[in-house]
Amino acid sequence: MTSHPAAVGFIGWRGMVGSVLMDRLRAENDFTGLEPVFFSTSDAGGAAPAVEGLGDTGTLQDAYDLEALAKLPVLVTTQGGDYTTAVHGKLRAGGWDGIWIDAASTLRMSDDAVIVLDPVNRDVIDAALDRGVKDFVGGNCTVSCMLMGLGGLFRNDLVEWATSMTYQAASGGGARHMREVLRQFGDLNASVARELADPASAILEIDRAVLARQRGGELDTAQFGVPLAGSLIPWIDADLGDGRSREEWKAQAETNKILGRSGADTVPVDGLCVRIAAMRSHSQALTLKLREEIPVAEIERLLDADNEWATVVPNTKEDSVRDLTPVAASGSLQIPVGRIRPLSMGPQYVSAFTVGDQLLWGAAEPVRRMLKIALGAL
Ligand SMILES: NC(=O)C1=CN([C@@H]2O[C@H](COP(=O)(O)OP(=O)(O)OC[C@H]3O[C@@H](n4cnc5c(N)ncnc54)[C@H](OP(=O)(O)O)[C@@H]3O)[C@@H](O)[C@H]2O)C=CC1
Ligand SMILES: N[C@@H](CC(=O)OP(=O)(O)O)C(=O)O
Repeated sequence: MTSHPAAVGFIGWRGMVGSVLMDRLRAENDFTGLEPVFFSTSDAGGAAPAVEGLGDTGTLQDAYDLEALAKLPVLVTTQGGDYTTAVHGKLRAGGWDGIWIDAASTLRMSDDAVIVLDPVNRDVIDAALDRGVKDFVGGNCTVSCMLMGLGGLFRNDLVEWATSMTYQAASGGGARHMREVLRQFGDLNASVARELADPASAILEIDRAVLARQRGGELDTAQFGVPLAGSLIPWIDADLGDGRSREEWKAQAETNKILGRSGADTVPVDGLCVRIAAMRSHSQALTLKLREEIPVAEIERLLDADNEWATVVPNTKEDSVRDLTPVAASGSLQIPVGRIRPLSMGPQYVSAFTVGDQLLWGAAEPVRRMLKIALGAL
């Protein structure tokens, strides 16, 4: 493996996360100097995507063809956990020692893998590359967005513990989940369209009709299992059987792995993860116990200064409702963080609220940046 490989295999490039990754690679001119090889699990032999400036990108290769994959020094996959499970182990067992960069959770907690979020843990990534680590995995979307916003406190070892109560967007489930929630809104709206058009109609009648529709079993709930439009779902990912959801378990496990902390150095991070009917930005309300009392102005300075994307929103009603919402954050790499104030529990307790586009910093961007790091270009 050379330090500047040019040939890179892309698997999962046409999915939702993969499409965001492709957009970012194009926007940052990252294909320049690369020889991308595109794979597909469903359309081998089909046309590879066009990349401006690269000419013919050839045909799609079979994403399960281990020989074709093993010819490449770097593979980037946003295909999903099942694909990683099916292919990664066989490739390694066959002697492939290239760099594997992945968005799926499958390998995240493996001792042989590093969770990548370079504005937060570039030191961990560089040390791993130096000791020959080859598997680099993007973190859970909620964890990555939280650490991008609050890196100034976590990286300066100022957090004794944190609770994070999340408000996670439909996109975390995937493209079909986003469509489903919009169909549900449309269906509910249509079910009371006549009454809504009449300003004199009784709102409680409308409410009753909407609830009847939500409970009636006719809404499309194939993806989420229950109505999300006009409701919420207080459980995300698998039931671990101890009262926690897997999404909640990731908060502490991944945060500490990203920060390179373990054992007695572990920072407790826990809370409840909740799905709401936002489109693609995850939000979370945090309670932090700091190791010492820190004035709010200093907290804000630390957060703003930590990385170029964390953006402190002043704790006023006007600023919060305008700048600290999924609508404000979606499509942007900025991570607004606000509602920072001391809590009545004591001088070391503060609140914060942060929002992030979970398809950007939550999925595609750490993977894109890891590719550049692996190529020696960042
Ligand atoms: N969604 C999220 O918020 C996050 C997802 N991830 C990880 O990324 C993985 C991929 O997620 P996501 O991008 O949402 O998954 P998608 O379902 O959008 O895409 C995954 C694959 O499905 C295949 N596919 C089948 N039909 C279509 C279609 N109509 N349009 C596009 N692709 C299609 C494609 O493979 P092919 O071209 O080979 O047919 C594609 O690469 C997840 O499994 C997860 O591991 C990580 C962080 C966040
Ligand atoms: N579980 C996240 C999305 C996701 O893909 O997470 P992970 O990469 O940790 O599996 C959500 O539903 O919002």
